[in-house]
Amino acid sequence: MNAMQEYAIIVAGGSGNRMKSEIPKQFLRINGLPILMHTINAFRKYSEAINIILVLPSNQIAFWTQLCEEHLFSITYTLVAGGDSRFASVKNGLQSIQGNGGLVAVHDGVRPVISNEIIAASFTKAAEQGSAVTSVPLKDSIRKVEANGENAAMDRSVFQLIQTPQTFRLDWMQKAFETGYSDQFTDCASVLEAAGFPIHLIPGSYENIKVTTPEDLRWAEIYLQKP
Ligand SMILES: Nc1ccn([C@@H]2O[C@H](COP(=O)(O)OP(=O)(O)OP(=O)(O)O)[C@@H](O)[C@H]2O)c(=O)n1
Ligand SMILES: C[C@](O)(CO)[C@H](O)COP(=O)(O)O
Repeated sequence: MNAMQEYAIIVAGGSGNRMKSEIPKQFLRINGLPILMHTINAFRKYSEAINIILVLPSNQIAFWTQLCEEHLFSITYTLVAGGDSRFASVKNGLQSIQGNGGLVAVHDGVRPVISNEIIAASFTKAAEQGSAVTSVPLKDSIRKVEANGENAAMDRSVFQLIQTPQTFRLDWMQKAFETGYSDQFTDCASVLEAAGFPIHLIPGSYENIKVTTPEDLRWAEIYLQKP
């Protein structure tokens, strides 16, 4: 039997408001290389055959082209313009895929510390069960805060922090993303769940951080220094 075609949609269509940097955070350099190049390199290292779809803000494509020339970055991928929300950016990436067979991993461009093992485990689980969503247990205590300011301790053992990659059967993704935007759709798992598909969790890693605010850059720098 032929192996299933694998796709990776790397979403980097955001503007990075919380980072408060002059350029969108996906282009900030860590250890000399833009964050997004670390992420793309990780997926290409995982597989020469994987079809990478890169989603960028349309007004940043010229800047990205310039960065690629500067860093002699020659990895092949399909380039797609992003949308107003992460949901819209994923949808644009999805629409660039022909056919409905195979598996698709969606990964945040700003999660550069992604291991080969997690990418591989996520495709393996999605091949077996249709979905694989990376997650880690909480390490801090949590409290629920009500609108009136009252707060109460919650049982953290029943929660997981959700990461990417989130990998699914391509036909499930296409079906689920036929829907319109909702602000509840903070990731792909919430979209597939709303469409009735089962969500299977796999272990992620505490190093697989989403670079969101300035202090995250220091951690990513340390984690990316590993041999
Ligand atoms: N319209 C959007 C918004 C976000 N993303 C991507 O989704 C990932 C996770 O989003 P987030 O960390 O929130 O990035 P930003 O939206 O850029 O950041 P902020 O919310 O601080 O503005 C990022 O790789 C981001 O580029 C995207 O592709 N398209
Ligand atoms: C997809 C995600 O990274 C999973 O944790 C997260 O939901 C993205 O959230 P953001 O508000 O777009 O950063």
